[in-house]
Amino acid sequence: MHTLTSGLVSLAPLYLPFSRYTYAERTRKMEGAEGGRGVREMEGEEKDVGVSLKELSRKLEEFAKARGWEQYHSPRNLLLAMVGEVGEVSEIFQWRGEVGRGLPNWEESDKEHLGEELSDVLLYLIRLADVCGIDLGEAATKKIVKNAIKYPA
Ligand SMILES: Nc1ccn([C@H]2C[C@H](O)[C@@H](COP(=O)(O)OP(=O)(O)OP(=O)(O)O)O2)c(=O)n1
Repeated sequence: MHTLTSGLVSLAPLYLPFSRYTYAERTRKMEGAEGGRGVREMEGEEKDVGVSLKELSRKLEEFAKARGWEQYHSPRNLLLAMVGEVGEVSEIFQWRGEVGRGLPNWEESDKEHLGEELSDVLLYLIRLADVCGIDLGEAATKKIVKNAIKYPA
């Protein structure tokens, strides 16, 4: 079974050099990668994997360790990286005017791109919480309770 990590690890050699390509160019290149195993096939496998915040956190730690990137994953660097990814999400919405729920009339490739950028935000957030020693699942659950007290139904 291919986990999200193995997918990320196997794509890693393609990953960093691709930042100079546009999203569409990069997707086309990745579809020809993996010795014939297309990205769409790998995505299908990943869809079946149930995920928890803890699991994602562990995978991100492994990913950073395997590349010697833990030294760069300081709280401040991760915060800046996360905000950069929020900017990339904003870029997707920019100049479109108001967008309906479910993103009607959006190209599938734009929805896919949005999913990737939202994932980057989530992954950096999880990693940030982790290196700060915060259990995000527990903190978020407590916050929902606090919100409900502050804003009664
Ligand atoms: N030092 C790093 C660099 C990347 N990543 C991981 C977390 C994000 O999920 C993803 C971000 O990768 P990129 O910086 O290549 O950003 P994009 O995928 O958005 O590429 P681009 O900015 O070219 O659109 O990689 C990481 O954990 N640590």
